[in-house]
Amino acid sequence: MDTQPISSVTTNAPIDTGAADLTVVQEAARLIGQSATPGVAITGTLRLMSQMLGLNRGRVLLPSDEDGLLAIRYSYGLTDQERKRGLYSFEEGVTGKVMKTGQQAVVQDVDQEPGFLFRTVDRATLPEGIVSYLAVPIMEGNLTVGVLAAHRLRMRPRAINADLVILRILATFIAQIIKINTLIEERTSHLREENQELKVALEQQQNNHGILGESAAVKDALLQITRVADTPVTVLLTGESGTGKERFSQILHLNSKRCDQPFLAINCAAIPEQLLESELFGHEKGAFTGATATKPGKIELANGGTLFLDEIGDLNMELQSKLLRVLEGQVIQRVGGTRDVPVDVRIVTATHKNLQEAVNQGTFRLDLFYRLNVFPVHLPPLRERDGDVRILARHFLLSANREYGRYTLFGRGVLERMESYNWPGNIRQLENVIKRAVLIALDGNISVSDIESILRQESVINKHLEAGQAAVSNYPRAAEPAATTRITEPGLVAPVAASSRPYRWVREDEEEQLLNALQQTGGNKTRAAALLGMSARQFRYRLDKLELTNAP
Ligand SMILES: Nc1ncnc2c1ncn2[C@@H]1O[C@H](COP(=O)(O)OP(=O)(O)OP(=O)(O)O)[C@@H](O)[C@H]1O
Repeated sequence: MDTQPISSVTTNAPIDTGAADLTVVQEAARLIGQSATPGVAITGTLRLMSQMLGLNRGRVLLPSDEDGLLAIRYSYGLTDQERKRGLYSFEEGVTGKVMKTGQQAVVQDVDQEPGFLFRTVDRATLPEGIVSYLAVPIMEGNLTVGVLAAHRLRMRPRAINADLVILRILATFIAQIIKINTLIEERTSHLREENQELKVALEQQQNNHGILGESAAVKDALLQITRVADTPVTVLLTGESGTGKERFSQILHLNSKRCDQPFLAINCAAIPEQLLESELFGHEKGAFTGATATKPGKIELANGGTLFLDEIGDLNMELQSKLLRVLEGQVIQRVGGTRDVPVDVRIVTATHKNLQEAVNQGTFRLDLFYRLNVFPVHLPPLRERDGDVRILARHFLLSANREYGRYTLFGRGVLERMESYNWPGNIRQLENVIKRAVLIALDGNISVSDIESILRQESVINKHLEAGQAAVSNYPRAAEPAATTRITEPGLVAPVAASSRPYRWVREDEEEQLLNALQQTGGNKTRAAALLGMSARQFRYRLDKLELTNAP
């Protein structure tokens, strides 16, 4: 047996690269271009080899997924029995050696080759004359992924070298089909898996009032919320930023008798103290410069419904006593007014701070603390919700794809990487990371390195943020625009823009970040905002403050 490069194979006959070869190549190319399945294209090619070139009983052997043995996957002119018998370990027989070495094999006379096994086709089945066996590797780059082999009668006018040339060309075609098919199979199984997970998530979302998560911690919080939803009890939601406190307060509202009335949310930390009072309690005409008309506050606007007060720990002492009065007497007085206005509003509060500690430090009223802390519900951080990262990630990928008109998938290892991250910004951070990954992903595939690079940027931003917060007194407490309050029609809960928080003060050193984001998104402000985890409004507000409104 020869296992040598084609150039060193010796034959007597002159090389024949005639019309038949050309026809075979053209037809094989056409089959590959048109066939939807590799089976049709490859079997068609093997048939052409037999009918046009006399390369009979052609077969393509690939390692099987189950046992790794080289098995006949496609063939022409073999019986079912013969196909089944054609199993080789790497290195076994002529075919196994081609797989092992990546070198072609030319057996001039199968009867004279001691290593020829006759495993697939009995000698008795082969023609009586001298039969040769040719086998070439199917290569993907430097890797041998299979073997293409066939018998031929030795005494034919056509040169063995010519057959080898054509076999190698066809092996290249077959390698391409197999590669494309493997990619399609991978994608299809990925999609099937994703589809299944999304179905489960959808069912779960419907059962869980739109809250995604399978973890015991989330289910427990949900159970507590739904239990007290229809009672007048005061609920305090605690948990790190981005754990879903506002979302849970919406569920509380929707499961209460007040669900047909408005739900309003306000973030006490995002509004300057001097504005917060009138924001909450409203003002009378002429109460202060600019108060040209009487305006009801959020408490009045939420009448009959629910008011969600986020970051309640940031309320100053004066507003704390005013709030206590609302809770105890269900009356308010507008700024500049003297008249008590009766209100019927359920107040749900949330904090990421330890209120008990604030009480100990004398910054939070003990009586208000007791009034609010009647039914505390703790929302665990994402890193403590076993299995939820995967469910949430798939969900956010789907919505980001919809939002940006993309069709992006998670590549291998991405979900595992995200599961191992500790998500200091919790669900909001996860959502933002996925949005950014969808925007930067090449070939519709989010890779682990895409995620790594975003997480690296995140850690820089987190450090900046921490520095920014530590130095907060150095910056004017510029308020976010009134976007922080969401008013909805009675009975409806407005979708909370994922990026509507965290509330950050505008800092001069943000300029570069904003401009970078604009550059990355070709000037699209909505996408640039998403890249930085802000709402479009927050982004425009910052551009405005930093006088970058006309930035490209
Ligand atoms: N279990 C969940 N399933 C799906 N989406 C969720 C879930 N929990 C939170 N989210 C989404 O995550 C984002 C952050 O949630 P939310 O604003 O309720 O957090 P938060 O705890 O109030 O944050 P902060 O303390 O910073 O105000 C929102 O877009 C919300 O819709």
